[in-house]
Amino acid sequence: MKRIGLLGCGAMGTQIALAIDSGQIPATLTHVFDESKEKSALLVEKLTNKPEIVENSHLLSSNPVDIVVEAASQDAVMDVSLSVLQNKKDLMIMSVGALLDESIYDILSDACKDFKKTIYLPSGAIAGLDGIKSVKNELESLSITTTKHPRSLKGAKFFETSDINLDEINSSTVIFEGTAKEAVSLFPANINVAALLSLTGVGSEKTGVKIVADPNTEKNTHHIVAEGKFGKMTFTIENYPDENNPKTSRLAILSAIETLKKYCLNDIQIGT
Ligand SMILES: NC(=O)C1=CN([C@@H]2O[C@H](COP(=O)(O)OP(=O)(O)OC[C@H]3O[C@@H](n4cnc5c(N)ncnc54)[C@H](O)[C@@H]3O)[C@@H](O)[C@H]2O)C=CC1
Ligand SMILES: O=C([O-])CC(=O)C(=O)O
Repeated sequence: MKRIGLLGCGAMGTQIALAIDSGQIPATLTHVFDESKEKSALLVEKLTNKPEIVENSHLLSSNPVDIVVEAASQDAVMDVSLSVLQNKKDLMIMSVGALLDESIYDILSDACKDFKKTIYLPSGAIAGLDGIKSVKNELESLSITTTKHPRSLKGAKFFETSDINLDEINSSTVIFEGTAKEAVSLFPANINVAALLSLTGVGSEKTGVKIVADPNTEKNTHHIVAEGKFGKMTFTIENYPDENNPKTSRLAILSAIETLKKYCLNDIQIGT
């Protein structure tokens, strides 16, 4: 049975932990960490098989786990990823935006090879990455338009320097248009999907991102358009947000659970 260390005990981390506890993911959750002691204690309280709460994030991978699962923040990814690989553990990352920093991406990619370990990036809140991966060398344009309710965009760094007041938006409004690289640093908890898309396709400077605040939607919708010599692909994913964190879509959590199931099982694997 694989042993899992969990970094981040929020909306996603809690659902992942419950999926392990119920046997849906055939693994043991042995260690957890959250910078909020309250969050980690609350999570452990919900579990039948209680993991140990470690004192800092680096202690997850110095313990005998097979994989560390990050469901915390881009800062957490920057802080622990290299040491997880150096401790010869696999890593699953949900705050994928951190990898758009090229020096971090290169260091981690080299470390995977040096320490013979793997970093898993689930498809998260989008679909279609299998197709985009296959046409990667023929892509001429790639873009994503993300539409969320204003409450799901609150707290983003973007608003520190923008005149836009989310509380005053009363119809569907484009609040950001730029590259994936700009988007993930301005909306770190909202647009990790753009990072995934650009890492799969044409890179973060050439992947276009539009973010729309729509007070009349209850969904987190991602509309992806990819065009090139191969033809055209469009994907629209209309996600319901998680009930505990409106920024995060239910699909992102299910995708994390499915990726971990695949990691833990020796079985027939479907899809690219
Ligand atoms: N790849 C994808 O498609 C998606 C990725 N995400 C990302 O996944 C991550 C988890 O999402 P949620 O659980 O919904 O967020 P959340 O905000 O509900 O939970 C995050 C937890 O991590 C903890 N945390 C944050 N920084 C930390 C650090 N440096 N060290 C230790 N703990 C830390 C927080 O205290 C919080 O309890 C977020 O970064 C989110 O942006 C979310 C949705 C889709
Ligand atoms: O869950 C979503 O719809 C997308 C999201 O928050 C992210 O990519 O960071």
